Amino acid sequence: MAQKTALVCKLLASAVSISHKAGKIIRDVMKKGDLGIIDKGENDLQTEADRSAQRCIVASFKSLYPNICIIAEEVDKISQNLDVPKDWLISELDKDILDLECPKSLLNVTEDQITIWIDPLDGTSEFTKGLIDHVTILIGVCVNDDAVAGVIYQPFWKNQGRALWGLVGSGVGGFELKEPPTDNKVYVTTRSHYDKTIESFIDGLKPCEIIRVGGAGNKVLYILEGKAHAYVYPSSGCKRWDTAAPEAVLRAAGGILTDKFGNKYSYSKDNEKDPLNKDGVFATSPAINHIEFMKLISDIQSKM
Ligand SMILES: Nc1ncnc2c1ncn2[C@@H]1O[C@H](COP(=O)(O)O)[C@@H](O)[C@H]1OP(=O)(O)O
Ligand SMILES: [Mg+2]
Repeated sequence: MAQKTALVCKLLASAVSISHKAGKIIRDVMKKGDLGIIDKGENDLQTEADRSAQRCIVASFKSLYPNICIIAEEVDKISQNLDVPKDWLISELDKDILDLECPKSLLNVTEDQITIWIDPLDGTSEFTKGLIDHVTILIGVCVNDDAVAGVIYQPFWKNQGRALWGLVGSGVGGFELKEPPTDNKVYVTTRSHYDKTIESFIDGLKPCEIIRVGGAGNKVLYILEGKAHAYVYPSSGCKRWDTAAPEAVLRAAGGILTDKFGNKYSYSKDNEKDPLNKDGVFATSPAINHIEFMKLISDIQSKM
C-alpha cells in the first residue's frame, strides 16, 4: 500500500511550488516599474509586490489547507483580499520534497499544531532601491513552538529565481551548503536599520569583517553559503515572519538562531498579536559554537 505523505512534508512541498509563482509575481511588478510604495511607519515600506505575493501565497495555502493557522506580514485590506486570479492558486506539490523521507519526530504532526509564518517580500527597503539580490520570499512551517521546515526563495537569482529549503532532521536543498572561511571572522548585519546600538556591538566584535545587507532571509543565506559566520542584529524590529523560514533552513543545516540571551523564539500561533523579535537576532553557522558565540555577545552587552 502506498504510504501517506506526512503533513509537514506536504506543506513544505506546497511552499516550494507556491514560492515559484509568488517569485514570478514579484519579478512582474519590478518589470512593470510602478512599485506602488506605501510607508507603513518608521523605516517600514510595502509595495505592490509585497501585497500581490502575499495574496498568492495565502490564497494558495488557504485553498489547500483551510484549517491551518497562517500568519502573514501584510495586514491591510488589499493584501488580505484572497479573491485572486485563478492562475495564482497553486495546488502542485514539489516532487523532490515529496520524495524526502519525513523525520520520525514529524510523522504524526496534526493541523492544529501548525502555524505557517509568511513574509511575502523580505528586504522591501532594498527592493525599492533596486537592490534586488537582497530580496527573498519567506515561508516557515512551524510545529508548536518550533520552526521545522522552510523555504527561502530568491526571486531575482540569475533572473529566474530559486527556492532554497530545509527540513529539520532531514536536510537542506536547492543550494550548496558551504563552510565559512577559517581565517578571519565575518559577520553580517543590517543595511537599512543600522544605528548606534548596532555600531557599538560591531565595535565589540572586532577584529572581524562586517557585511551590511538587507533582509533576514538574505542574511541567513550568507551564513548557509559560507560567506559569513554569524548574523548579528542586537535591536528590536525584526518579526517572527522574518525569522521562521530562515531559522528552519538554518536548523536543518545544523545552525542555530536565538535572541541576544541565547533563547529561542516561539513560533506558536499565540504570538500572532505580538510577533516582534524584541531581543534581536543572532544566528550562527553550523561551523560555529553558538553557546561560545553568545558568551562573546553577553560580554559585549555587559560593557555597553
Ligand atoms: N525596525 C524595523 N521595522 C520594520 N521591519 C524591520 C525592522 N527591522 C527589521 N525589519 C525586518 O527584518 C528584516 C531584516 O532587517 P534588516 O534588513 O534591517 O536586517 C527586514 O528586511 C525587515 O523585513 P521587511 O523587509 O520584510 O519589512
Ligand atoms: Mg521581512
